[in-house]
Amino acid sequence: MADSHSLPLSEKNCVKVSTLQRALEIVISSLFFCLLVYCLLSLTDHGFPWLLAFLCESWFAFNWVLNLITEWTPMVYKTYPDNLLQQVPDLPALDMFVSTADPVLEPPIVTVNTVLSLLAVDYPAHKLACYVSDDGCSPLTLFSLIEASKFARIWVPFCKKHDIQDRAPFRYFSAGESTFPCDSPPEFLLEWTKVKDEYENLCQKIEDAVQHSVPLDISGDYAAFAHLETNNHPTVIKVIWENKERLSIGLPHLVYVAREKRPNHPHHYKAGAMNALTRVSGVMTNAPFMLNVDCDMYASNSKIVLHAMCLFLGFKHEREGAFVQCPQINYDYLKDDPFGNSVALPLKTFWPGVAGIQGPLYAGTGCFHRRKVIYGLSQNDCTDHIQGHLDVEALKDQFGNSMELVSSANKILAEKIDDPHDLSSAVEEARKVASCGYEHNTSWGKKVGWIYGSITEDLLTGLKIHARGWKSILCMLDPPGFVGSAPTSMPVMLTQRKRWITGLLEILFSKNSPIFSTLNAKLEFRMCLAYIWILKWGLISIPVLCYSLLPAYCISTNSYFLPKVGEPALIMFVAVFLTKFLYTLYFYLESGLSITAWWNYQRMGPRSTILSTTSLLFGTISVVLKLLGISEVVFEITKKDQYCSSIDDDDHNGNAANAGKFTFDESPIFVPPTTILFVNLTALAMRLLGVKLPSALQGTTGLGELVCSVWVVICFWPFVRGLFGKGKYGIPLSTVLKSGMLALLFTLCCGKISLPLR
Ligand SMILES: O=c1ccn([C@@H]2O[C@H](COP(=O)(O)OP(=O)(O)O[C@H]3O[C@H](CO)[C@@H](O)[C@H](O)[C@H]3O)[C@@H](O)[C@H]2O)c(=O)[nH]1
Ligand SMILES: [Mn+2]
Repeated sequence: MADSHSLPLSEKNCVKVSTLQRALEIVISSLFFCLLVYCLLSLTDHGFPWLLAFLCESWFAFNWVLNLITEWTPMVYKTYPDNLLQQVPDLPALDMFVSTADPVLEPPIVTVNTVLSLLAVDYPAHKLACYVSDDGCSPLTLFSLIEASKFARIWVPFCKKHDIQDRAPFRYFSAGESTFPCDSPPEFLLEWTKVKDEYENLCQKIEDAVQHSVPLDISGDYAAFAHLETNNHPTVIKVIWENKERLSIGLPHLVYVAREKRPNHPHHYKAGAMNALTRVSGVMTNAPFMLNVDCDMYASNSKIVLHAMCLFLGFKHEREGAFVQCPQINYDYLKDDPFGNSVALPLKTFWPGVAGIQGPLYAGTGCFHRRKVIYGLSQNDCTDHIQGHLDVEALKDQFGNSMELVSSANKILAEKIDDPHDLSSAVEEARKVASCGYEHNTSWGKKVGWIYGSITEDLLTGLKIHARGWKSILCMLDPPGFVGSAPTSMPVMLTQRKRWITGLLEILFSKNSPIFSTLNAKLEFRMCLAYIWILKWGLISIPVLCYSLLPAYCISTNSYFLPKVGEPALIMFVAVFLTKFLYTLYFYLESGLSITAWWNYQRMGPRSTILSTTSLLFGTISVVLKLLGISEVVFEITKKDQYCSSIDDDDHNGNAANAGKFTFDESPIFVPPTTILFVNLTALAMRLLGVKLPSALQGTTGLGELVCSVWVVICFWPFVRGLFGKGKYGIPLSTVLKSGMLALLFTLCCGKISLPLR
């Protein structure tokens, strides 16, 4: 028999890329190159629209090249949890963080399911602690968690006994009896029914509390919440459950934390919440590893922690893994993914791609961290610290003036395991480190913890870790480690993307830009390009906006931006367009997805016309406003759908006809696409009716421009339907009027200024 100590915990392997994929990539790259050279050489023979088209194509080509560089050498990891269990009898401790911020936008039952799934993972319970950060400081959330911890006492043993895979009860019970093992004894059904009833009971209690039919008794557990405002309150910390006997088969600790908030004290949104939890857990359990998930992202692989530990412990050099990131995956896709939320493509290309460079980006959720890396350790400091050259005064400057926290950080940096504390006796100190003034004059948010300065704190924090020379590790499992919910309505989804774009551009145009990290620090050059590729995402809105107005402009003014039919150069334009389509189609079909899903991705995906002229454009504008000092950026929380095994959401499971239909609201975000649609419809109508603007030149618009204009209308088809839709399915009248005015203005301007053709 092989010596068990020689068996690997994990392996890193190259992914073989198919010849067809490589061939397509080479063809597209060559086409782009020829096209740009051709446009450049003939610039002087053509007019302004030609120049504009050339600039747009250059941006698309730049984007394409960065994309290829990012995805050129894909890698994946393989893990062996059984070997871990054999070789590491004393597994490392893990602190698990869940963040929630608003009991209305993030229904407590959602958070409860996430917490239950974490409490039930296959890992020794005395090595786990779960901390919930509640930025909403809501008694409802605390109440729900207290009730959930009671239910956990039957749920966790049930899951472990029957080796249930999906440990978020809503998910498990919604699958119904189909998940029963075929040889399940009759007792199982009885037990199942009992647990299900208990879960429904829990849902009901939470629902009643939400509906206020059960007034929360503002004494005892809830006294702290009396007369309290969400944005002006002291710290509230409750140890909901303590695994006092440290039983490996018991329940992990569960702690509720609402950090102190005061007006005029910036709280830094989620980054601030994570830093407060890092300190609170530091004085309570001080585990060397931390996991953080959003409130709607539950563990869907019961062995996820074991897999993550295989990745942390499985490599010879620690620098191989500052953090272990599971890709963001959603569970609630609508059929054929009408909003292009799909992660099918990134899972095949992006995630393995970055894993082959310096490692995956930190995506904010589903991520395991080494605490010492979060504490600011660089690769080269490692040895110093281990040799014990730690200066308590220097640590106080960085970590603040809680001696308990400083000594716990000292242990982490020196790699000493902290002895278990009695949680209740640590509450006082925890309250102190969660106060809003604690970070004043310390390194929190700058060098230590989650980094402040962008509302996509995740990407920034990961970037700073990579810049210190660390690598990170991708954890892609089947079933996935964690799954979360995707926005299921248009306005919510557009706002979320807008916020991402704003946050990403904030990083690109700041001193934290990856360019400086490559020049002055240890960010690898290709990794820098990969970061730039992501961070500049929003800027594509400008060429897309130009490109969707250009055909209409050309038609109205009788100018052109494409070669004429019959000119061989036109073939290049058409070929770039078509091969890029084929390229994504190839991935979709290879992943077994439908053509409709692919089309939806074209229409709504990350660089699609609709997304570019809405979220991406507004995100870019809000960053410009911020840079000019005109307005501040705020974190608008994404609304999560309510779920419960017994309550079915209409747009989700029931009324399929309306699922995925585009909905609109009064938001200005719908104005640009509606305007573009009107502009193109007007241009096409004028051409059909033979109406000419006074400035029109002599017959130069070709078939190409007309086809492009029709194409733009097809891309915006959901808006055409929105013009005739009723209620939330229709574009509001005010938006239609505003867009109509803007379109009129644009067309009139085309009539006045037709830019020189030569
Ligand atoms: O002041 C705040 C605001 C938000 N959150 C939490 O942050 C998480 C993410 O918020 P959500 O509205 O769901 O944003 P998403 O766009 O869905 O989140 C993605 O993008 C964020 C960065 O923009 C990352 O932080 C997330 O991990 C990532 O999933 C949620 O758990 C919130 O409760 C807070 O704790 N405090
Ligand atoms: Mn979210």
